Amino acid sequence: MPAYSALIFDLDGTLIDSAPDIAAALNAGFARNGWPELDPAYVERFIGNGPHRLIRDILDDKGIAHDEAAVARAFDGYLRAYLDDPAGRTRFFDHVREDLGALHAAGVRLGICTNKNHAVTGKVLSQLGLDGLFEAAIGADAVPACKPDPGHLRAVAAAMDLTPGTWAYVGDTRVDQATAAAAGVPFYVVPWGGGAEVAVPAGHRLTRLADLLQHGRKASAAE
Ligand SMILES: O=C(O)COP(=O)(O)O
Ligand SMILES: [Mg+2]
Repeated sequence: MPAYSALIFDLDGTLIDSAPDIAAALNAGFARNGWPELDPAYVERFIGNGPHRLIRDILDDKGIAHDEAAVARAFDGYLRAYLDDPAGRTRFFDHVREDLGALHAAGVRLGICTNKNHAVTGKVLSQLGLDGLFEAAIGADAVPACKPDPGHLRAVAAAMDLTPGTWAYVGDTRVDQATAAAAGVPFYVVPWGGGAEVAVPAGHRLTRLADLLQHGRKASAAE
């Protein structure tokens, strides 16, 4: 029997390497204002707080002067480009696809809590052939307050009708960790993406997602 009966996952940086598509969409939005083209490796460092923060954080980091109309124009260009080509350059991290299948086959119920735009999330999952694997997938703009607000994670758990104590959250950033802590839920970090920079208790750093078949109530009871 798997240790958790359900798992909720972060999406970008946890299940998929989407930085090239996020950067391409962002560049389409930035081009509308004549702002400079960005490298995916640079953009990757700012992913995890949703697209609105992504745009503002990069403008601040680069010291690009802007007004609200220009930010709105960039966001609109980003969203249109991303909805047009949601996953052309996106890849699963190693073993993720097979391990999600193994968790599902073992009867673990799966959900997604992501700061990605909600409509983009649906299109990405569908293009990657993940329709039907996740019972719920809720993006940042589909809740009153997104991660790190614990209400975002609780909304996914509520949509899946999960019982407290039977599930955990898996992510790649401190935002994910803070969200789980605020919700009072065990947190596991992936070893790829930004995961290496997140400090977690012993046993909570995964080597691959299939580890979660063994992790669980014993590890969380020891916290
Ligand atoms: O910030 C984003 O756009 C998405 O981030 P997440 O899937 O890691 O929550
Ligand atoms: Mg992430």
